[in-house]
Amino acid sequence: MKIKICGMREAGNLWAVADLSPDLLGFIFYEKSLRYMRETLDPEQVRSLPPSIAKVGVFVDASLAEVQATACAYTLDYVQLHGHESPAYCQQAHTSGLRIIKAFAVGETFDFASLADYEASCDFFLFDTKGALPGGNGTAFDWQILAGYTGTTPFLLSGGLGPDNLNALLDFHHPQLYGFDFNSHLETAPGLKDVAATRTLLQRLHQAAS
Ligand SMILES: O=C(O)c1ccccc1N[C@@H]1O[C@H](COP(=O)(O)O)[C@@H](O)[C@H]1O
Repeated sequence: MKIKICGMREAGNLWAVADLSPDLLGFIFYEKSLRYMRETLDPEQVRSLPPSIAKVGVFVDASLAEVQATACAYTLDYVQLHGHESPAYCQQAHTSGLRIIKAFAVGETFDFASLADYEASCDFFLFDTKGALPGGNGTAFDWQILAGYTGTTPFLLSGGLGPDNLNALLDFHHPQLYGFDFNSHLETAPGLKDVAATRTLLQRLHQAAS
């Protein structure tokens, strides 16, 4: 099971979390987010992460030109598109060489058939909780809804994941589950991860997988 820690914002905190060897680290390039990091981390700091950790840039309805320029400057391995990006937008991004994680806000009435048009262009889907904000709402959704997902694109489970629901998380299974995405529930403040809690969580996930 892959583990993504998202919303890194401060250099010291970034190195401390990177030392724990998560599979993916996420950076929020959405200006309205409290985790927006362009002013606190420069491209060189992000570029110098070990190659074993995939760097993910999170965007919300940004222009393709902005996503491309940012992916290049920060050498992002994936772009996480967390807004209302269309299948055509994802196709264009894919054709330009970007690797895509397309996020979807899941509520009770989510239409899984709408994902078919994204399958060809996206490397992964990410299922997040539908909420007031585009992401980082800190609330979990009913994961049983995902029984309705019968597509072939692997997905990251997201939305309010953390130490409090870790046991339930370890009991969740789906043939396309690729990994878990942790964000606000590992923080001492927006954009600042609790390193001890993150270490414990990673240890428990690794133990469960062994
Ligand atoms: O974290 C943010 O501020 C954010 C802003 C805009 C888009 C996405 C954002 N974060 C993503 O939201 C999910 C769920 O986070 P949480 O666990 O509910 O706090 C996660 O995938 C983050 O990448």
